[in-house]
Amino acid sequence: MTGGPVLTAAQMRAAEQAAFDAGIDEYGLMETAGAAAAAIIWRAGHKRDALVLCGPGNNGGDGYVIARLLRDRGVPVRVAALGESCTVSGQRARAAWGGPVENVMRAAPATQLVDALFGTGLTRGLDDAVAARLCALAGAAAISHAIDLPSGIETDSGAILSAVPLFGTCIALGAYKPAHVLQPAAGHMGRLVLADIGIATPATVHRLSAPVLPAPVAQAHKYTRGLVAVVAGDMIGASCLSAEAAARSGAGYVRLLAHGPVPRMSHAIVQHASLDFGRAKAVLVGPGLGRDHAAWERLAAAAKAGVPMVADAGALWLLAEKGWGDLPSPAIVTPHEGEFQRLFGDLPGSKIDRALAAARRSGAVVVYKGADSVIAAPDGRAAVASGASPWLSTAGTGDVLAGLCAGRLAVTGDPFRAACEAVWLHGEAARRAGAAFVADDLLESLPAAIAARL
Ligand SMILES: NC(=O)C1=CN([C@@H]2O[C@H](COP(=O)(O)OP(=O)(O)OC[C@H]3O[C@@H](n4cnc5c(N)ncnc54)[C@H](OP(=O)(O)O)[C@@H]3O)[C@@H](O)[C@H]2O)[C@@H](O)CC1
Ligand SMILES: [K+]
Repeated sequence: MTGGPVLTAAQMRAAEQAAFDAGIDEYGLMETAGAAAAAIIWRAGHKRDALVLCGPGNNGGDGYVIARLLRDRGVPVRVAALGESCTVSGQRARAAWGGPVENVMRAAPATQLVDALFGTGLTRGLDDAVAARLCALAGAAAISHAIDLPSGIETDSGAILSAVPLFGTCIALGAYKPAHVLQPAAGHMGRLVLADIGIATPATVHRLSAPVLPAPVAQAHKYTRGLVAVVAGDMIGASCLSAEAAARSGAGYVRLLAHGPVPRMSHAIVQHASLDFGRAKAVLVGPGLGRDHAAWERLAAAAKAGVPMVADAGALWLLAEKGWGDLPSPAIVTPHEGEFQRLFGDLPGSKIDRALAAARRSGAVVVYKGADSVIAAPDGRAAVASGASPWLSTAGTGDVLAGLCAGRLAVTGDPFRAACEAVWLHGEAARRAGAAFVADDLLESLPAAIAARL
């Protein structure tokens, strides 16, 4: 369910320091990191000529190691630097390279470009001329690799501090950093590869990976597989999308609590005019709910039922207006950027920090949606889903996600796991749906997305 670790710059430094304290040699770690990156570059480019750009810190040190190891494999390599190395390991790596070092501003392009100017030690944007030169050299190369991070990106927030080209591949060293999974930085890395550098990287934040979904047991019936109650409102289309998604999430039974009969809906979804939460393992409130007094009464009734809840859309608007008092535990809330701001205000830090603070404050699992969705739990765990299809930015996809969250919550009873599974299935359904789909099309893709993870 959760993939590679995501560490901030300070956490990565602490992990490195722990390795040094345990006896790992600092220069040896740079050699390991450089060798891991060189192997990835070699697989992509073989003997195509390469230009390695080296900065003044340890990211530059990695660059000198990479250049030397590619040269050892017979690659025609040139190195260009931004001045001298100012770390002990970087100086040692440069000495071991031993070849000529050109000036970055005057170096000619090559078929392969390796950016080892700055990594986690970047403290400000690159000078305009250097950033422009980096963009020109990357643009002229057929193959481009960023070592640890593209230079010009803020490690912990994913902010772009100076002009950054689109790199074919970014090689994350030892662990992902927030910038690898958060926008806008993540959009500058065509492919992201995690290189093992042989040190422990304990983390509570991970990149979201494909879940393993158990099939129903032989004795399963519709109630053991989980009943989802979907509280409908006046905008019935949104409620229906959610109910249909819940019905295709692996849950056993979906009950739509709607005022009147709803035409053109799966016959398997049972319609009730009253707010009947009996035997429900999860209740979804929000999609199509509206914001009026009647909507508030329906939300309050659902909260009072004491059933694990997913709150989305109209329910989030009402919670922002009237406070968190009525939210049952466990709960999942699924705000997009605007809803998040309205619910939690201007929180400091990266999107991961903000999601975690919101989860702590609300006591709910927060699915902070976007091109980089962050799923955060009150206990400090988080998973980041990057690389979602941009075609998901269309009406109704949030209703589908909310239905999936409720369905997986009914199946698993675990709100963090359910939210992670739902976000992954939603992204996978979009990938399978291709381009220019509508939210309804995601429903068609869901059974296959689930089947692929059994
Ligand atoms: N620790 C280890 O053993 C391992 C580390 N590893 C590698 O080390 C990387 C981190 O190395 P690092 O901490 O030396 O930082 P790095 O990104 O090279 O830059 C720092 C230098 O740049 C300077 N500077 C900053 N911004 C600037 C700007 N805009 N324009 C100009 N200068 C600027 C800053 O100086 P400042 O002026 O801020 O004092 C400082 O001199 C990490 O990403 C990974 O690749 C791996 O090999 C595994 C083993
Ligand atoms: K770099």
